Amino acid sequence: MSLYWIVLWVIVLVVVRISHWWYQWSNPKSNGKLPPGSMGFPIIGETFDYFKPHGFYEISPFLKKKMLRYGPLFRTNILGVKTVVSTDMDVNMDILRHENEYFTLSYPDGLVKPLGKDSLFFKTGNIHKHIKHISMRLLGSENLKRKIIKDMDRVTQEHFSLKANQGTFDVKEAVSRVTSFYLTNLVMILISPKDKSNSIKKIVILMLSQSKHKTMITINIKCAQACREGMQLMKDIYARRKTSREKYDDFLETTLEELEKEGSLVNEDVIISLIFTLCCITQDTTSKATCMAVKFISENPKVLAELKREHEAILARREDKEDGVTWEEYRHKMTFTNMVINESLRLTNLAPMMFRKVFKHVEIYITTGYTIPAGWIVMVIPSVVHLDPEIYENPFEFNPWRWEGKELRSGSKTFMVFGAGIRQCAGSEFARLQISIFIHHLVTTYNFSLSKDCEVVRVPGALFPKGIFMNISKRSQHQHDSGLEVSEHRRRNGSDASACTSLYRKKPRVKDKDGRGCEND
Ligand code: HEM
Repeated sequence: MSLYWIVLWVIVLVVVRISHWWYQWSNPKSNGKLPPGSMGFPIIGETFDYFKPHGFYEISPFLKKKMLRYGPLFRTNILGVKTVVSTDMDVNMDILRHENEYFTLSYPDGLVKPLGKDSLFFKTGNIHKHIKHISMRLLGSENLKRKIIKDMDRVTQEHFSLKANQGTFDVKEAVSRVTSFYLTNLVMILISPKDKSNSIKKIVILMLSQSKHKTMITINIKCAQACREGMQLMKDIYARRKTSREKYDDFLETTLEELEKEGSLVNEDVIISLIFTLCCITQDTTSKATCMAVKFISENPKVLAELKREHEAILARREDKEDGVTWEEYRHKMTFTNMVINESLRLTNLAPMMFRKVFKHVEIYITTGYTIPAGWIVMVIPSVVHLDPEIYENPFEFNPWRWEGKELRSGSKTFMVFGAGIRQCAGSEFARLQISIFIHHLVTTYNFSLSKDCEVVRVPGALFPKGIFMNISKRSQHQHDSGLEVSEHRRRNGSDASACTSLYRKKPRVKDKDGRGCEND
């Protein structure tokens, strides 16, 4: 046989092999009927299409195209993993509620690996439950009310007056610094004052660099390195505290007690990873959520006017004007503020997708007869539900009044910004409190506006390529006093801003697909 034929046969064999591989890639095996869809190119799948940046006021073109073609549940390949995407609110809720039964949390390595194998994101069952319980001792309402609110208020106020002197600042960076500062202090009161200030500075820098180095879907090398250094720093502090045997009223003490309990389900590495994870998540999520709330407020004068009324009424009632925001004020006098926060979170979609892995064959009975094979990833996409015009009229309009009369603090299948099921966010109340305190001081004490080029894109999470910069100056005493007088007058005449009565009030707009309100189902 001539060389020509040999080469031809080799080429044919290679082509047949590649075609077979490609066919298998495009038509994955399943014992049942897979949801419709396409798997994209071998290895990369449809990753680039999914993560392609798009405008803030639109649903991802990738999702839109797929949903039009295949419906709300479809298969694809993202990050090299066979994936079923769900944009259906009932399926989303079913998936999150059946965690540990059929599904387990499984985020891409790039997102959670730097937090170490001991992170709560890798824990399931009783250990996960126990770690969550420990977290709530820091982040739950009791601790927020007893300890955190005071520091949160004081540090936020101090930071504001510092920034007002400078005239302009990056909101995300400022909130990151604020949260890192008081949290580090609450989490670990260190051994010596000198150590304390050095370590806090270092941790704040590490956390800021951690959030800065985050790219679209992976955490790059610098960020992974920052995580390693941060974890090592916490290990050192932990070791010193253990040997010093001194008692402090901080979260570190709580965790040390937990470790010493007989039959404790957690070890030192789990605790250190937990502390580091909480500190990182806090400053990243809360700062972005605050940025977006501030952006929406400054773009909507009617919303700002209503907020001013609500917060000036709070100030007018406060006996000692030097006091900060109290728990009572936060829980019972900030109804409109919470409507603003909900609306801002709904539009922003800080957690645009949640990842679960199937560990048993699952029939998704809602969409009759589809099977998702074991090992596949299910990507729950609540953002599409949050922007569905059938659920939220004019979904891209920022309209806090649509929340009027609704339960504001609990999630539902139509409002899943903090997730659902056993993995529901541990820090939701913490984030709400910080945003509320930020808004309180901003609208009662300062004049502010955002820089013109505060662009927000989705990749698919919200990102601010040029930052969110705010111009800020202290309100004159006259402006401040006249605000308080109006509030006091309204209060005396029985018109309380916190009850959301307003010139600008609009009809509530939220309804679910059955025409009911947006309550927890
Ligand atoms: C507005 C800000 C925030 C948003 C939108 C948010 C959103 C979410 C979502 C959607 C989940 C569920 C993830 C899943 O099921 O896969 C989650 C989980 C979690 N969040 Fe948040 N979060 C926020 C703030 C915070 C803060 C401030 C903390 C505090 C440290 C925090 C701590 C956690 C933890 C520890 C989990 C994992 C819970 C578990 O595995 O059981 N979050 N968050």
